[in-house]
Amino acid sequence: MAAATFPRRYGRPVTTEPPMAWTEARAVAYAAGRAARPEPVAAPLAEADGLTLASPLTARTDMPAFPVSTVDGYAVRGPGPWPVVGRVLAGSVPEPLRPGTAVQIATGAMVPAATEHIIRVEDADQRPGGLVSGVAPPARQWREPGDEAAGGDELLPAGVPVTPAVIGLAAISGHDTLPVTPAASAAVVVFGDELLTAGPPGRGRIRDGLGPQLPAWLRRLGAATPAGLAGPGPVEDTLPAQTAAVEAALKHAEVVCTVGGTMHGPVDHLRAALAALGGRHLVDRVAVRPGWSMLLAEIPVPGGPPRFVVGMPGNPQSAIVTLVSLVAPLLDGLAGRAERPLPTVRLTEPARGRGGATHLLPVRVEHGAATPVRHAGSAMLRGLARADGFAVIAPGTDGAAGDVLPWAPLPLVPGGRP
Ligand SMILES: Nc1nc2c(c(=O)[nH]1)N[C@H]1C(S)=C(S)[C@@H](COP(=O)(O)OP(=O)(O)OC[C@H]3O[C@@H](n4cnc5c(N)ncnc54)[C@H](O)[C@@H]3O)O[C@H]1N2
Ligand code: MOO
Repeated sequence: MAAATFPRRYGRPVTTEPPMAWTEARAVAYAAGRAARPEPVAAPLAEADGLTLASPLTARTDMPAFPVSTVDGYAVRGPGPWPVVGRVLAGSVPEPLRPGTAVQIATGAMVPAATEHIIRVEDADQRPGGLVSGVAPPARQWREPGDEAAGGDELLPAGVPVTPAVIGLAAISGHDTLPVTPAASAAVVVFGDELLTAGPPGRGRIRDGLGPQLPAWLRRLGAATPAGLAGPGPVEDTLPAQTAAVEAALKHAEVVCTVGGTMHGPVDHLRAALAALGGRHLVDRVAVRPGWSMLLAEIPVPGGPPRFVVGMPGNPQSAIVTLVSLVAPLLDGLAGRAERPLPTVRLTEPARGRGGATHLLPVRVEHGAATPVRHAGSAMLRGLARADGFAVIAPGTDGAAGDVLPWAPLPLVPGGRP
């Protein structure tokens, strides 16, 4: 579609409604992702880290599946002292214990049927070739089947992120694969003729600060960013070029994050590009500062769930506000993760609100205390590079020292739970 079809109106919002409230925009993004969630797959345990359980994890057997000694010692039956008639090592199936006898037993070995006590080796007295005597502690020295779970018990609900410990639990409860929602793949498309990809800025040109950072944030939020999806670098500021770039990215990625062009400057073509691709706006401007011109559109896919374009404003900090406002809940929904209430922090110093808009204030958080960072203008990244996330100052309010506020954490730990 030619650029001339949209003279001077390229970036106009598609709605005359006021911008959506920030909390509502987050909820809309989550619900949209949830509705488009892909079918679960069975992932080998080694490949499940970071994905989300698509159905509850249940125990395949009692846990433990058989009585297991928790100590090295002697299993005994009847009154002592006892002749030691054998040895049970981990991994074997012992005969039932005969009355008046003992067997040596190792930690992790299956306890013989009819065992009454296990005497720890350090509490036992065994003469070479002779009888063993000793006193067992009052508490049972072995784990009974079902101590941890009965066969069929739910160990974890659906929607839980798979961590290394979850992988271990799946293994010890008898699973070879985990039912997971596959990671959404995400791509970044950066617009802007002013953007350089190497060297120092100057002479009207600036460095692209988002192309290099967004894929890493997206991976920390659980998306896959396959090599090759990043594109060739900034896309030139024409409608045909931007439409083609978004269309190409949508072929491979369920979520395409565009950067720039969300406003109505002379070369802001994003909304026209989305119109050309049949996009439907779910969020078109949000009452949040910075970042209010952000948007979320779904692009229909015949015979399948829709794909998504998240329009991030070009100012770098506004783009990251969009990441925590729209992309994080969208990816949570697509992964089938539970909708997460925001944690809270205590503000250490006053901070101005932004009138009728929610203010996302970049803060450094230490021991639950949030201190606003300096150099936090929406075109800056210096403050954000030291921030842990954004304190949320509600519309119509200012933040006072001591206020307990929700905050939107940045997913700082590589591969960690955001
Ligand atoms: N008349 C008005 N103009 C602007 C307003 C407004 O309310 N009225 N709002 C300003 C705000 S706030 C933002 S945010 C931007 C959003 O504009 P766009 O999303 O259309 O973004 P661009 O115009 O393309 O770029 C804005 C700014 O960011 C720089 N930029 C863009 N991409 C990158 C990148 N990848 N890395 C680093 N910096 C980037 C770009 O050079 C511009 O300086 O609109 C304002 N204008
Ligand atoms: O809204 Mo702009 O996105 O404040 O920097």
